[in-house]
Amino acid sequence: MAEQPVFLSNDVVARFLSYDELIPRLEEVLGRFSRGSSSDVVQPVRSVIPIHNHSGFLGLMPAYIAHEDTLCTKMVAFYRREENVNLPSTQATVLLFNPEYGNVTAVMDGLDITHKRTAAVSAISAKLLMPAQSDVLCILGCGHQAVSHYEIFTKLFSFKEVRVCSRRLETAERFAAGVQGPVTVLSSAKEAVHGADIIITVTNSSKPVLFGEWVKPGAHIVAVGACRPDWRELDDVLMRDAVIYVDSREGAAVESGDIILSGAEVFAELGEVLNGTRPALRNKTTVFKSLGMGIQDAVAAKLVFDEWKSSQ
Ligand SMILES: NC(=O)C1=CN([C@@H]2O[C@H](COP(=O)(O)OP(=O)(O)OC[C@H]3O[C@@H](n4cnc5c(N)ncnc54)[C@H](O)[C@@H]3O)[C@@H](O)[C@H]2O)C=CC1
Ligand SMILES: O=C(O)C1=NCCCC1
Repeated sequence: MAEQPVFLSNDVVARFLSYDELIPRLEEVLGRFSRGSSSDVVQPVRSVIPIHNHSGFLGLMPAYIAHEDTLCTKMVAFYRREENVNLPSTQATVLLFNPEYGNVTAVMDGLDITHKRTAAVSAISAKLLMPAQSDVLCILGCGHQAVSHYEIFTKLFSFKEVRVCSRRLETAERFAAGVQGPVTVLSSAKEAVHGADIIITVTNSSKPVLFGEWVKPGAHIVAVGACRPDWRELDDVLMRDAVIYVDSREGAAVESGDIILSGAEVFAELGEVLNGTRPALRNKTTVFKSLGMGIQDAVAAKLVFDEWKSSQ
């Protein structure tokens, strides 16, 4: 009879999930995904059901990675919260299976995985696409993803200035007080992005928060929010003028309002750049439109489980 699944709380997951180990695994799996062999990496586009009564949605994100025999699914609920509502915007659970028998080996809280793997993929895009001389980082939105993005971007790169701006000034000030390191808080998004070399949008907005006319030519934009087909973070001018990279073309065509509604063409997947089959056009204005993928959760969950198991 199969063993009972282990439950790993968010604290335990966080203890065993390090960016140093996560980043190379994400690079590898993104490259494999973009080689397009469905016998190696299987990942359908996320199934999403809206939770109309509560301004949220539930996403189901299964994935199978054959070469490392990882079978996993994440279930993630996201809610568009007002900042003064003291409820979490994201809840996530990851199930890791024994692929041979189909039983669940681990049930993990998926919050830390979601925060870290998203920020890590954004950092991979920056490594590939940000201008060679990048002095100013700007983060628009000061929620949970902003924290993990701040953490990894300031760990991997050295900026002369990090600016933040959120819908409410108090949120940005709270963010600045909570992170380890210097931050300039601005009350206007236009001022915050002025002259920035990298701009990360991590908002829950359904309307553009970043406009092409504000953006310094050659900047790299990492667009993490707007993960529904009718949500936007970036305006048409930016989407038209920039070179667009995505995590998954298939996912972007179904889920990204910025791509679908602007009619912008996708130039490449991040995995194609990692594989060397499409170029990294660092000298142009580039957008990495991130939506999140089940394979990213799967490699993170496998890493956590293996580390946890060897600690027992
Ligand atoms: N691409 C991916 O893999 C993932 C994307 N997401 C998306 O990332 C976004 C952020 O997620 P969380 O940080 O967890 O959400 P959150 O609810 O913790 O934070 C959202 C932040 O956006 C700010 N905001 C809203 N409108 C704004 C505006 N017009 N200008 C500036 N700031 C504004 C809010 O004030 C808040 O600080 C969400 O859209 C979420 O769906 C989340 C997980 C993974
Ligand atoms: O990939 C994820 O995880 C998510 N993406 C979009 C918003 C909810 C979580």
